[in-house]
Amino acid sequence: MTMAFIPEITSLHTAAQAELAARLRHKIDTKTKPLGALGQLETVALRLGLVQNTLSPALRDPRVYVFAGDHGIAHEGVSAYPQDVSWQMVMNFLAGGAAVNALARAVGMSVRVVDAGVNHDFANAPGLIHAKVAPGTANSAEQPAMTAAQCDAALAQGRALMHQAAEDGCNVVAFGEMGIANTSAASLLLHKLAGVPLDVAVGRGTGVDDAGLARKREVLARAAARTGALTDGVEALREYGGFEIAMMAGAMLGAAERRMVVLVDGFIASSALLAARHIAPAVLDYCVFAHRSAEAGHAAMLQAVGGEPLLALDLRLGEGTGAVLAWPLVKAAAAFLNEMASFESAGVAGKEG
Ligand SMILES: Cc1cc2ncn([C@H]3O[C@H](COP(=O)(O)O)[C@@H](O)[C@H]3O)c2cc1C
Ligand SMILES: O=C(O)c1cccnc1
Repeated sequence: MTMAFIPEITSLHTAAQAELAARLRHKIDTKTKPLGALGQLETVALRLGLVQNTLSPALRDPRVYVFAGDHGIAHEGVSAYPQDVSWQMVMNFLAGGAAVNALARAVGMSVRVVDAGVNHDFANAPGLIHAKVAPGTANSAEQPAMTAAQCDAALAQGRALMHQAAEDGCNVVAFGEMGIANTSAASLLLHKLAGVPLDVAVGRGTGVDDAGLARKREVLARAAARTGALTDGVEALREYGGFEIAMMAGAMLGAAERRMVVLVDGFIASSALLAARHIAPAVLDYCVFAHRSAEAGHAAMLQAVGGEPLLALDLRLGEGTGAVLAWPLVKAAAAFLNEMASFESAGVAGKEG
């Protein structure tokens, strides 16, 4: 399937990058600590250096973008909550009262909300970006969730948002989402693109009970049966994605094009990345995996994209909450790389032998 743009993402696995990686490794290893003692922070520091093509990364204007959209499949009763929660939560984000707002304030990130396709007309508001593709997707249990043109529009809008963010001077961005029934979309993407059985890919989302889970499985099996295996990320988004997921995928691609650090949130954000990586695998080089969600299927999703999460806090919320919580760790990784003394500069004796 074609799309409106071909992402131009620099792979960070080239020979030139291998040389920089070796220099970064040396810089990390000569800090005043036992070899490897900063664990996963060292992995993050290495990634930051590669993303920014420098030994001294500088992180600026950290933002979280919350993409919101509605889902036709919500009408099949696959969520524990009604569809109106999507637009009501958008209002809550704009008023600063949602979990992501409180956590973002706690760690010093700014929040932007993107209406990618919510079934509601929003007035202008500070922090709200109007990018509505349509007021909700079609029911993917019955038909493709969106048209090719809609999918293209969502991808292109997401990409444009990140190019604008880069122009603004932002170089680290967390992605979150809001959309009742979007765990269904994410499970279908995982099933179709990574071949993970539906039994493993489907979870309780907002907390459906046993009867609700049985119903969700039945609906998603029906949706999955509409198509064969899918290897094309755009096609998978068109068949099963939400507008917020497709726009987030475009944003992740756009952020990688502009060499921004991408903080990946939970189950749904990871499904956007899974689709993005089927469009341009190099997008993975720019990602820091924030956490492992408690949503069943996220472990399999992380495995599918090769992500090692920093945190495992039993979060199962979305909104970008996990990604926001990883920001202090990412900042800390840059701080140790930039600020710690080396054995030589501090006059500390290195490892014996
Ligand atoms: C009040 C409320 C706030 C949320 N914030 C994120 N989600 C999360 O739950 C939804 C996905 O779960 P499901 O597929 O079961 O509908 C998404 O909106 C996701 O962001 C929320 C859900 C609710 C109810
Ligand atoms: O991990 C997530 O992103 C998630 C899990 C459950 C419900 N909403 C989002």
